[in-house]
Amino acid sequence: MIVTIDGVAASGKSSVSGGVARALGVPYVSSGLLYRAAALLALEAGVDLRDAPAVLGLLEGRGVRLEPLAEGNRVWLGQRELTADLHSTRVDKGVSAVAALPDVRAWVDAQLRLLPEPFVAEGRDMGTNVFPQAQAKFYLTASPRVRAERRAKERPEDIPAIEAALTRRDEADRRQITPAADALVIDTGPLDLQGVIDVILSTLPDCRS
Ligand SMILES: Nc1ncnc2c1ncn2[C@@H]1O[C@H](COP(=O)(O)OP(=O)(O)OP(=O)(O)O)[C@@H](O)[C@H]1O
Ligand SMILES: Nc1ccn([C@H]2C[C@H](O)[C@@H](COP(=O)(O)O)O2)c(=O)n1
Repeated sequence: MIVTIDGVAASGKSSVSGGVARALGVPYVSSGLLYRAAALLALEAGVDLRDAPAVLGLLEGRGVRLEPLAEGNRVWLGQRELTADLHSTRVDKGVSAVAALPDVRAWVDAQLRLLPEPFVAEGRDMGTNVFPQAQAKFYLTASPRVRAERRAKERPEDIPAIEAALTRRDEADRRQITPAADALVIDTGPLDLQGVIDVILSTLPDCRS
């Protein structure tokens, strides 16, 4: 069983996926972390974020691995854990550039398709491109202001700066942020986190393990 939860930046994909996955008793898969790892490695190596062969070389040559767990995803570079470094402002700024590289997308997709079912997969194109065969698909939205207000509780920047950065990232990611035709689109603006999780779980009675 695969459930996909796609959506725009900071719409609640990982928090919601974690809640849904815990309720179902399965892991969740945070695909954006692999793009973030690609951006981090390129930034650390001083590689141009648009240089596909160089970025791909960093990913393939150095053993980047996603560990999907019900309680949270971890990313490893050999024995080094990258997870804590993946949500910095500089990675936020650079990640769309590496995510636009077709070779990097193909590498990420291949890693994801190797994962054993069942799981909840979250990202931008889980329901459209990576797992079109998923049993249930969801797409989360919220206005840039609502998303910025939520993010401001966990970042040092002020709300207008976060809102501007989110709007820029929506624009940069626009090719990947089309909901699957068979996805249920949920505006999370009026809902709290548990409210979104409950909407999803209420449509999944047959998928509970
Ligand atoms: N419905 C909600 N109500 C209130 N806060 C929420 C809701 N959904 C998510 N949040 C909060 O919004 C913030 C962003 O959520 P989260 O990190 O899950 O989003 P995301 O879509 O995975 O982000 P990114 O695209 O940057 O990876 C978190 O602080 C989370 O707790
Ligand atoms: N399936 C995916 C997942 C992520 N991306 C890109 C777009 C985002 O800017 C970046 C980071 O993702 P996030 O942590 O915000 O979910 O990765 C993508 O193109 N496709």
